[in-house]
Amino acid sequence: MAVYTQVSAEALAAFLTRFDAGELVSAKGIAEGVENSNYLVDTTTGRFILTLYEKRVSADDLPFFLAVLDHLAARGLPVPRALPDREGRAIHSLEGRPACLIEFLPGVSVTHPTPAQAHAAGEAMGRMHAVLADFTPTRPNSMGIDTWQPLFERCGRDLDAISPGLYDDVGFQLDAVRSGWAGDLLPHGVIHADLFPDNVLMRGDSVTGLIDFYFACTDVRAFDLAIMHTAWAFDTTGSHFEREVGNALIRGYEQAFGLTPAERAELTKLAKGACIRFLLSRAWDWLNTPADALVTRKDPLAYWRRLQLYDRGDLFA
Ligand SMILES: Nc1ncnc2c1ncn2[C@@H]1O[C@H](COP(=O)(O)OP(=O)(O)OP(=O)(O)O)[C@@H](O)[C@H]1O
Ligand SMILES: N[C@@H](CCO)C(=O)O
Repeated sequence: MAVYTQVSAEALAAFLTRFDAGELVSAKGIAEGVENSNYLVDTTTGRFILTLYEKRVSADDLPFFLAVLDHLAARGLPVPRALPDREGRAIHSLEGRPACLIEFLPGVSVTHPTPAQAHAAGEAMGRMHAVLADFTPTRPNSMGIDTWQPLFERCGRDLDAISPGLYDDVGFQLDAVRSGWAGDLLPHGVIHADLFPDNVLMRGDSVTGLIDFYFACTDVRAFDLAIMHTAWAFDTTGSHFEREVGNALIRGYEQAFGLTPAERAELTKLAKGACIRFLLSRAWDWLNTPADALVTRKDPLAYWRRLQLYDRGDLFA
């Protein structure tokens, strides 16, 4: 359960008095997620998400993330905005953490996406990229390719405690991905960078919400789609590839935004990079999450298995 920071009922009730958002009725910690602390908050006037930003989100980056959300929401994308308080401030401090009160969006995130759901989600990413084309602020990718080697070294030989031989195996793949990276030659833009099924809310086959923009950054646009492919087109253990789901996702994206031949040609390498990125962040968390943290760690090896599948065959055919 991702609640790193406990918020007392008294502190939350006092926090809500800054907003025109009614009075506190109930609040409970949200089980999903690994990055931030999230609470579902019901008030006398509605339902909200309270997010307290933890380890990987810097308070300095919050204005960028909130600007991305405002830009998308103003153009009709189903993303949650942060509520301004009566003085117009959306970024606050609560229990010593940066905090925002966020609009609640309906829908549920799917665990086993169907091709139709993947198509709709790919389409939503395509619309998002189209709408972000004229968004001018930029932010470097704090989990981008230049960070993978240092993170790999910080994990070091402890990787072998996760699985014997993992350090050498990942090191080999990391060298190959870095030397073959054609990122500079591909179109860049603002990307979500973490659009996993748990960050897409759906009702049936329709997308009702895109959430969790706290890795949004400027990077290779097709890398966003490759990340999505790694997250949507496999079972959760990463052992089984769902080709129809993967193809539907790409088709949805192409219909909404399009892929250049150069982007298409690089998708496998981009996906292998995405596997390294999530393998390493999960491995770091696996090795460093305090025993008393209320969070379910995610399995790094599920991304090692995906990487091997991308290595062995063309999963974009
Ligand atoms: N605006 C929202 N409307 C409805 N539900 C939301 C909203 N924001 C978050 N949630 C719920 O809270 C859960 C956790 O949120 P979120 O994915 O942002 O957390 P996180 O810790 O940043 O997760 P991740 O591990 O994906 O980085 C979501 O899966 C969703 O169920
Ligand atoms: N979506 C990521 C968590 C955020 O970095 C994962 O599943 O590893």
